Amino acid sequence: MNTLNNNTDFLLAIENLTVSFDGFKAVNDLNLYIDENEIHVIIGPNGAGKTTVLDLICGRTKATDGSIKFRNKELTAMREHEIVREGVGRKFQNPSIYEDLTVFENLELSFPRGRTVFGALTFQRDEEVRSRVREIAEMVFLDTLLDMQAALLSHGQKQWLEIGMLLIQDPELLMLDEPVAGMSVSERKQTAKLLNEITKGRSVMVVEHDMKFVEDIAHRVTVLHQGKILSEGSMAKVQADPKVIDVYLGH
Ligand SMILES: Nc1ncnc2c1ncn2[C@@H]1O[C@H](COP(=O)(O)OP(=O)(O)OP(=O)(O)O)[C@@H](O)[C@H]1O
Repeated sequence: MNTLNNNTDFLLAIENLTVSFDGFKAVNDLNLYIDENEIHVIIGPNGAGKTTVLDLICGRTKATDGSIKFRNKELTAMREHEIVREGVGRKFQNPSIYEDLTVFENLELSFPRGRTVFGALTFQRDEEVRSRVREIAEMVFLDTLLDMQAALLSHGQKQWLEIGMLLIQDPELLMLDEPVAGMSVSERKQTAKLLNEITKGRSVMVVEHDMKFVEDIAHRVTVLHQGKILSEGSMAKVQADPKVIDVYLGH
């Protein structure tokens, strides 16, 4: 097979990726590359295929054709939990936290050691876990709320908690679907700060509609339209691209 780039240079290399739903190609022969330590944002009008790309990477949707290589390992043949184990974390649009547990307990449950059956049985709340929980809680601005029941957090704080629950598993690639939807302006700013902080040592892929936020975080932007790349590059470059302006103005 022809490769367009040398795959090994990238954390994630998507090539010729297609998914067809009853003949409709939601993602159509896509090539997309994610660098180490990169914040890569995917934008595009409704129905462009953004969420479907994340679904394909995390194994929730199976590709009709093409390849997704993560550290040169093919993900399209793997099951969802195997992909998580490879180091790919995914946050969906709605936070899936345990509302009746505290912030501390939510983070503690997500600590990798607690995930296997044997780990869960012998699990001790030792100092290693506690200090990791505190470290992550501080990163996601929840260090003073460790004992609060998650149900009582604001919408933005719930989003941060879920990001924290992913971070504690230390994924090399973190995928976030509309992380600032429904957030206040100050929460949005804090989330931008958080994402800039967590890319030290990992890559982040974000699907987002909020252009101000995209401007604040993106190292590189890919604009999708009808399952294909319309434009790619810095935010300034894609914003000035007449093709992008056309699509957003609905011509
Ligand atoms: N499982 C599925 N079965 C059939 N069609 C699907 C499926 N998943 C997505 N689609 C279709 O694929 C297209 C792309 O959807 P997707 O959710 O990826 O778009 P999006 O760019 O994330 O849009 P939005 O910004 O509205 O979330 C849409 O037309 C959608 O209806």
